[in-house]
Amino acid sequence: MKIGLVCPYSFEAPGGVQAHILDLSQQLISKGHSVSILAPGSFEDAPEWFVSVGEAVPVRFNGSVARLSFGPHIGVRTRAWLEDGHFDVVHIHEPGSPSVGLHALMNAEVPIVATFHAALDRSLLRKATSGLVQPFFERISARIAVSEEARRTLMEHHDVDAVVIPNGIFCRPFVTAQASPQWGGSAEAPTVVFLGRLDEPRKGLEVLAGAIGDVVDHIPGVRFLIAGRGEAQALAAVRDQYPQAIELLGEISDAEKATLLSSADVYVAPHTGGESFGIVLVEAMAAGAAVVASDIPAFSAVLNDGRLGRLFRTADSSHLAQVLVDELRNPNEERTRLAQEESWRYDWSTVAEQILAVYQVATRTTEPVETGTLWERLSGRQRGHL
Ligand SMILES: Nc1nc2c(ncn2[C@@H]2O[C@H](COP(=O)(O)OP(=O)(O)O[C@H]3O[C@H](CO)[C@@H](O)[C@H](O)[C@@H]3O)[C@@H](O)[C@H]2O)c(=O)[nH]1
Repeated sequence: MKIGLVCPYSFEAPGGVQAHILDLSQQLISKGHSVSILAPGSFEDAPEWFVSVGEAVPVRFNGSVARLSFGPHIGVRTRAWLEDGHFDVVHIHEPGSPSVGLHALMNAEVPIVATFHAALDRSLLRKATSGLVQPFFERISARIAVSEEARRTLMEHHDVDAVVIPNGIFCRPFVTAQASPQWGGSAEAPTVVFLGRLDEPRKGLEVLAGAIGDVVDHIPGVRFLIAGRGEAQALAAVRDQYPQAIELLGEISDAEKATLLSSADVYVAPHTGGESFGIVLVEAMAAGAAVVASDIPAFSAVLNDGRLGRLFRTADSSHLAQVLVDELRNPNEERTRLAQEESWRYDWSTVAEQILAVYQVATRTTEPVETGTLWERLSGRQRGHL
């Protein structure tokens, strides 16, 4: 099958959606399909099937900064990519974002599959989705949501349903990674890992900062290994107080990530909301780390309501400290083993097959959409003006 994947977010600032698309492309190619990715930005070691649509501009959105591309020149390049690609199916991620995906949605003349990643509240979504975007959703042949949270968002705000297919990971590198002495812990000096963008409030570093003192009081040798991009401003005060307990690792490579997670006694996810799935939790599960996470809906779902990891009350630092101390003192090895076993459900070998099944349905059942008519009917303008 010839598959065009469209990513709205720039690859200059990697994130969950970009990683999902890149991994999916690799898995599809390994199964003999032909794939091209169209996205803003560029990155070192980009594969030859990656096509940059041009520069992106940063836009503050959902507690994060999304780097998007939109405008007439992006429309021209998107149409050229669609024409050159001769795709059987075009798979657009977050088609409602004012970026390259919207251009693809308006212009593709082949069946369109869309994946919805976002878990948003009503007001944010209202801001994000102009009246212009909604009618183009009619052009989508099949919809995928990455979690029940993403599906709920789609149903509540766009009144359409989707099949849930989760984010994928390649489990093997995590399962087989060896713990390193540098990051490994012991009963007296266990290690707790945080991984994520440090300066993004919804990743919850501040909640973790509020728990560290209590945990150190109970387990003086504990080490918090903090990995990720950005300034760890939220940790400044607590680092002054407990310098021996906190190590900042900065951005780490994928191989280091697998080693770090497999070395950790606990992976902590103190996120405060806005997460649609929680891919990092699955990575930690696969690596064999015990997971302690806030009880936001997406994380409760991945952890099967606490059967695969421990949950604490979202944004409650003292409850987090309590749960962390309990987990570090009484590790539940059976639960961690079960979580590692369950992580295979999210392996790309399974997830990509589910996505391919959707492509097959979309390509068999879709009536070709007459191009341009919807746009022209709605706006009275000719295609090509966006
Ligand atoms: N190597 C490395 N990887 C990192 C680093 N920081 C984050 N990552 C990886 O980046 C990916 C994205 O993780 P997040 O930063 O937590 O997610 P996000 O971009 O906010 O992603 C959103 O979309 C995902 C896909 O639908 C969702 O799973 C996630 O919950 C969230 O809604 C994960 O694979 C994570 O391990 C780092 O310093 N180094």
